[in-house]
Amino acid sequence: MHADHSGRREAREEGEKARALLAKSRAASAAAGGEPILEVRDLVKHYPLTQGILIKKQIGAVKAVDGVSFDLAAGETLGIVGESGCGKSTVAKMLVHLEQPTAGAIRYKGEDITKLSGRALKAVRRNIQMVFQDPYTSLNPRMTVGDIIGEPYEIHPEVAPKGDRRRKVQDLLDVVGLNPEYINRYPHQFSGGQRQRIGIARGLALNPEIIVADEPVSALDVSVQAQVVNLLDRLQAEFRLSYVFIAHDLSIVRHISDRVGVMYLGRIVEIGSDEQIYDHPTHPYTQALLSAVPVPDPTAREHRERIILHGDVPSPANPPSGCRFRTRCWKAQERCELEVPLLAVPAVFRLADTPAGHDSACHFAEEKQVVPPEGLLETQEETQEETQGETAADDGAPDGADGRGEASDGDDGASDGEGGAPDGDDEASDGEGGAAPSGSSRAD
Ligand SMILES: Nc1ncnc2c1ncn2[C@@H]1O[C@H](COP(=O)(O)OP(=O)(O)OP(=O)(O)O)[C@@H](O)[C@H]1O
Repeated sequence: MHADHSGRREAREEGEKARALLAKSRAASAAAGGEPILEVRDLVKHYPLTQGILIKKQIGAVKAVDGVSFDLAAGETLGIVGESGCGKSTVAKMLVHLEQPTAGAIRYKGEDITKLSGRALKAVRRNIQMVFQDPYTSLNPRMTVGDIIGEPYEIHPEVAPKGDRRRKVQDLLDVVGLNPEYINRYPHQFSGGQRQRIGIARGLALNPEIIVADEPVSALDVSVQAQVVNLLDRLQAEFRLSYVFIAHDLSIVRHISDRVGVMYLGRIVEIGSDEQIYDHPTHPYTQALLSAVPVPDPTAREHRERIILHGDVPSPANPPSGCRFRTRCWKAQERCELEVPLLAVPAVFRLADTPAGHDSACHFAEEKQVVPPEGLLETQEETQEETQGETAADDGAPDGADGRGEASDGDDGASDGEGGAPDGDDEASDGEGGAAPSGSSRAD
């Protein structure tokens, strides 16, 4: 019980420390007045739908992503949230060049990387790396951890000459809070949280500037999620990383993001700072998503309005005309059917100095506070933790503040990673390697 309680406290303290560091590095970055590191403009990905066996005829297209634009500042975290199938992973794959866009631009430091090829593309890809969702299937069970993390160096030998690789990989293990002596172990000898640390170490191998994390904690136990999020926070501060953090869990996104974009059927429908989106949402879809976020406090829960959306998400092969959300929206009127709402500050808020004045693609945008403000939620969580710490029986949750606390002998029975794991070079960063971050400091 007490171990669990102090584990949570340590995790929280670690998170606070990382956030303080981060705030410092962001202040420095803001003072430098930098351009966005990444500018995404009107990004489109349509997958053709074909018919016929011998002669394939295109009969339509799945509009997985249909005009997505956003900026990412250096050192910033942009969260992207939305229901399954709304196009989040497709955006992520285009950012790291695992998918070629149908149209649109992805500008990295001003240069459109969708137009690059050969050496120029290879050089840029080093700087934008991906961390995948499922640590159980994204690591090759037949490769040692050292080979998995060091694999990117095969493609970028200039980053780490052969004689240097073992040390670099050990540095990386250390950086993500794993014992460098585990270098010869296999993925099945690690727990889920530790495997995700391995995935993160691999993502860092190239010393990238941007990490695209696609649901990096969704497959993990709740008790381990906070540790991995804290690790990402700390690494961001330490290496001045910028993150695109994709998730369907709004509470996790709030914890880590500076800004949040909400996606629906291939488009961003609302985007703003975490405060704007969570405390002053103006798009009905965001409000509906927020109304479904669990609220721990029963009193707050009673006062929270639940918005139940009717019907299913329409098919991205045949999205509704005008506003794509209109078929499920309680405010929809004729205009919504005829006119595509632009993602911009709604006219009603343009002249007012209000947090509701952020980009929202709704003809009838209006502010609605759906969940209690963050301050209130945090107080509630703390109170709840205090109470649990005093009264609950020890549930034995592996809740140490660092990765080493969690199944440290690497033999915790997380053996299911063996089954069905692909051949390891599946999607994981596409074999792109990179320099190990030089300064090494442990999570603990
Ligand atoms: N290779 C493909 N061919 C055809 N359709 C695809 C392909 N990849 C994705 N899609 C479709 O594109 C849409 C968006 O998929 P995507 O995986 O990007 O959504 P998502 O928001 O990440 O969902 P999830 O959280 O379930 O992964 C879905 O309708 C999906 O079926």
